[in-house]
Amino acid sequence: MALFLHLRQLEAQPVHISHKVCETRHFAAFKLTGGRKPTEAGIYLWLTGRAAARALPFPIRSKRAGSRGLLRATGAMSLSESANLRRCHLATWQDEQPGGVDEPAVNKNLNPLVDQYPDMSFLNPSEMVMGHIIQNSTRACEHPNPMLDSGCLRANAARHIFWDASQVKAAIVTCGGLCPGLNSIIRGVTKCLRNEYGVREILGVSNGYNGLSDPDKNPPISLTEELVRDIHMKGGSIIKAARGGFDAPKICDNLAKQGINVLFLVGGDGTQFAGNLLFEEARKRNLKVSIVGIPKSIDNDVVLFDRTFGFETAVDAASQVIRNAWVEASSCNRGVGIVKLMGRDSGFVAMHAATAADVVDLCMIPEVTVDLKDVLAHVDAVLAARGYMVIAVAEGAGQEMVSTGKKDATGHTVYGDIGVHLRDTLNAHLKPSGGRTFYIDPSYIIRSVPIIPNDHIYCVRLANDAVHTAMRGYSGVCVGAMHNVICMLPSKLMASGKKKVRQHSSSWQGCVQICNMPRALAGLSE
Ligand SMILES: Nc1ncnc2c1ncn2[C@@H]1O[C@H](COP(=O)(O)OP(=O)(O)O)[C@@H](O)[C@H]1O
Ligand SMILES: O=P(O)(O)OC[C@H]1O[C@](O)(COP(=O)(O)O)[C@@H](O)[C@@H]1O
Repeated sequence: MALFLHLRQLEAQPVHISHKVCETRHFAAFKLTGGRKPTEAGIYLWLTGRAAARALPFPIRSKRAGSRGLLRATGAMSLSESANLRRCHLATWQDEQPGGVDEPAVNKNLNPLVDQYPDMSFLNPSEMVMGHIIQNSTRACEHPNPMLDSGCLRANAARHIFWDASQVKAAIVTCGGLCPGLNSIIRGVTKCLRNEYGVREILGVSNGYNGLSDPDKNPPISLTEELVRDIHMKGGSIIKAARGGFDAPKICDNLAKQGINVLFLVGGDGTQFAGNLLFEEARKRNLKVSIVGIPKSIDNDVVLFDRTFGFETAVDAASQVIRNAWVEASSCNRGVGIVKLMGRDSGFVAMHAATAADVVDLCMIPEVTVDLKDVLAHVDAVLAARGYMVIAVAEGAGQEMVSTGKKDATGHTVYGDIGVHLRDTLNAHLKPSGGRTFYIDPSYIIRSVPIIPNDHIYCVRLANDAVHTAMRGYSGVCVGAMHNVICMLPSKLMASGKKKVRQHSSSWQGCVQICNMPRALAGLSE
């Protein structure tokens, strides 16, 4: 933020920040041209800390630095990606300069909520939530996200908004696989748009991106208050969730044709990656559409935000199934209950469900590589001590044991079935001593359950704040909780990877302790 202020001061003078020369975790260098004095032009360097100076690839000088102009170091921080929102607001999106948005200067419409609830407190449109809140962290070197260093903008209702609500035509689409809570999001977005902002035209786009690229083949439905009234009581998506069909130019043509100027994209990192491409296409055409993503992943593998909606429900359902497996295993001599859970690349569901059920002896996740002989040794040890045990395994775990070497039509690796492999291997291993497994694969059951009440609250918060964010004029952003405060982040950050369980997180270490897993299966030395 300090850098931002510094640059803004310079901007007030006839100095032009032509471009960012380079940026690392420790410093950012900007090229400045013009200036009142000849010495004001040149390359300016901002450091994030004094210690960082030691890491610089060239010496810092406080005076003229040869033909490159003035090289100057200050103690200020560079503005990180999280707060670079100028290009994500419809009033300033053609402006390439980094920085935040001066909302009071560009949002001129009074929020209709002001009339409806005059006593409500509206946020100061520059309220930020800091990305990192732990000081002196033992795991500071693991922070995956220096991009949050400048903080994240809160995504709540503001007194002044960009859009005139009477001119808004909105649409919502659900992409990817199912996840509990999709209907709560559809309902929340519809209700907030209708009841708080008075928006009358709200479309539910059917079949994911297919419905946006080809609305004739996949006609949208009109989302009325009556239609959405009770939909949070059931799982699934009333507008259908689907993969495929993404075509940014076609979608922009159709948005323009249908007059849709506010669009909500509900989907995982793939959906938000595509959403960012759509935002760039709209930006290129100057087609004013607020595109706001609401990240969805039953695996909870969306980066940066605290958690995804539906994840808590999935953990709740998965831990019930684990307890069923415990009933079977503990009612049988030398019984081993195995539950395979969703989690292709990230083991959050397995880790949290194992911790919540609190009857699991081995939790296997994709992030931790294990050796089959260590698994068998642990099974033998637990059975010898207690006579039964329970294993929770994420679908993406132990792939080195079951690798298929195949790719699907979209180039994704086809995973081997680790659950069936464990079942068959353990049955063969236990047969001579009279033991057996009880294998349960509840994947689609878990994905299709209705949302639990506490998770529904999260959906409603996300839906409301997605609407407020869109009405404030932002586009190419996603909303999600950061330290339990709903914020917005540029969508391209969501597409920067998948969130994984960190072996040295207190959550995984806690799970290892609760399951009493031996060192060889805990992955803590990795
Ligand atoms: N790299 C990409 N380029 C273009 N479209 C994509 C890309 N990744 C995903 N999409 C679109 O988003 C849809 C949902 O993405 P997918 O990865 O299947 O699920 P999720 O959003 O849950 O990660 C895809 O079916 C596709 O239409
Ligand atoms: O059977 P489908 O629909 O292809 O989906 C299965 C995959 O979707 C996932 O549930 C991921 O979904 P999310 O995008 O919600 O994280 C994986 O765990 C699973 O492998």
